Amino acid sequence: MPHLTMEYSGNIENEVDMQGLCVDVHRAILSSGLFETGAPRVRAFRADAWAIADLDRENSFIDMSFRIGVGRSAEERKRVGDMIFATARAGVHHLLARPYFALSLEIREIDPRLSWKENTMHARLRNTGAPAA
Ligand SMILES: O=C(O)C/C(=C\C=C(/O)C(=O)O)C(=O)O
Repeated sequence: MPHLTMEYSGNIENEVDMQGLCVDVHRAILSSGLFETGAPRVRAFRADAWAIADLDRENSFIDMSFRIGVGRSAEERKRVGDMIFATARAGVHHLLARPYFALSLEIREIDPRLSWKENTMHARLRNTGAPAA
């Protein structure tokens, strides 16, 4: 599964629609054309404790980690990373306008020798050609 995990400081939970951001990022992942419809899993986790930069309590962050299977070229990984980051930037433009916020993304490849998976959604979605909701 391509896993996109967002961690965010709890002081922005009322400033960002995290569920909406998850859906927007999910759409960006699928629109890259690099992943099957049944593959992406996007979720967000609130950090209840944090210490950022100069420790100003207004400081906040969203850090995204995207774990994907091997097989995509560096150009393809760069392309989908650019799409995800641009989507996230749009969702937090108001935070990026203030000097208290950090947004980040890292893509890592999953070692296929050390990865186990079973996904019942592929069989349902492969034959329908269903677009993402
Ligand atoms: O290969 C991987 O582990 C990640 C991946 C797809 C995985 C599934 O579709 C799955 O677990 O059902 C990928 O496309 O990068």
